[in-house]
Amino acid sequence: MSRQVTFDYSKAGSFISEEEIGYMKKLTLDAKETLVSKTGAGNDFLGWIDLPVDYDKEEFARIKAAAKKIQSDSDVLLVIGIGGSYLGARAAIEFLSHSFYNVLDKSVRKTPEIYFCGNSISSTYLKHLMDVVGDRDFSINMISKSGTTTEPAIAFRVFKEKLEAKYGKKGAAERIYATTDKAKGSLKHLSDEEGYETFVVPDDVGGRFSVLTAVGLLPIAVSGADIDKLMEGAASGRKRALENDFEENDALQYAALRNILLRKGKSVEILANYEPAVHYVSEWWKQLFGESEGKDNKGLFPASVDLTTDLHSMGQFIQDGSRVMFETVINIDTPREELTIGEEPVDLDGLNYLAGKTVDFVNKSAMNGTILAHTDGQVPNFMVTVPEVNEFYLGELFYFFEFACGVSGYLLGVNPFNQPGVESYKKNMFALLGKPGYEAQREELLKRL
Ligand SMILES: O=P(O)(O)OC[C@H]1O[C@](O)(CO)[C@@H](O)[C@@H]1O
Repeated sequence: MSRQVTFDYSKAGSFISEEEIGYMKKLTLDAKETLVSKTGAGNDFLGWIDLPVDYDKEEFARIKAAAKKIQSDSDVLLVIGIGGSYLGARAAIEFLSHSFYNVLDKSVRKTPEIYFCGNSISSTYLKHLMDVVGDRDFSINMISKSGTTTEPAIAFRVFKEKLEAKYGKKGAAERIYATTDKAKGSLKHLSDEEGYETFVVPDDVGGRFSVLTAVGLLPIAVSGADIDKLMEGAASGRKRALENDFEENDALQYAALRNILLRKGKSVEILANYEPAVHYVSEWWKQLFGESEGKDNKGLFPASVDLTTDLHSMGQFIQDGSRVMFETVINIDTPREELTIGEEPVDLDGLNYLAGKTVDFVNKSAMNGTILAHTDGQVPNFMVTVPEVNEFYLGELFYFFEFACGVSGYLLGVNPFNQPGVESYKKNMFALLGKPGYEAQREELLKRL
């Protein structure tokens, strides 16, 4: 069999019986049917299912052309967005690029530095980012499906002003790329007014499922990654998720097994990685599952750790604290780079027993030892193996998690495609800011502060 992203639950065997999997299999196949027949809750947000094989080819070509232009006329690209309009692009760029992408010499990197903003409301962060941009050439990719989200809107105002001061209104307009709804929202209206090039977040694709639309693809392409290969990988993941029987269907098995553990009291899933480049894939995954499943007082709490780093902090809790969690390890089978440990004539640091071994051999030994220790500590372990770091396997990985998430949400009995809970903080913030229309809530909240 060719190499592919795989799911393995053999280390969770003592926590889950084959009989239980058999019971859950039927429910999982029903949930899959609800998803693919588009008969479940949230069925107007299922455009992501076919995206890898059914996307706007004309827009795809425009994305590549825009990426080329940004590469040729900008030292820096600012990617403005939050949540689903941020995390997919960052996950992909950090996963696929050099670990120190932004500080590599331009003659080596050959693509613009890429910075993300509009994902917090920190004046310090924005001011410091301005310092980094300096008076260099830059472009902006403003991403917001609704076009009204406060965090990115503020960052956009700040950097649009800087861009217009540098290039004039017309010159700035040629450096602003807006990814938003095809027709509505203030970002779309502003773009039409000012003549920005626009890209579309399809109506039927929610933010957290949008990495394979222009939302993710434009910044990813600017970084120099191959977006054709990313889509090919996603298409391979889609084929496997849609066509394989349960026994060979990794996405369905993952959905089924995490729900078995949830029903047995494991209410936290920790996504663990042993490569720093995977950190933002975990952040993307947390939004995917957190917003999709955490509702109606239900859901697994999605957490993440970077290992072995966090073994020296959170490792204690995972090994020995309250027994509420299971762990899913993302294992990068072949690392991008390899280093062999040298031998020293005098073994003062006591490391000569590792001489001739690779650093990845040590990393994998740490991983395998940790899995056994955690399993012994009553933390069931799943493993998702990514054969190597490239666009194709990342596409497969994205699709694997997205499909599993849709199925898992239906297994849980929630609408995986809405996020009503996100509105609460916004209402309070708008009231406290004095936004017109929120006067009554403002009075109430001020009394409570
Ligand atoms: O793309 P938008 O509309 O700015 O939304 C960004 C993010 O904000 C949320 O709507 C939550 O506030 C997320 O679901 C979404 O990914």
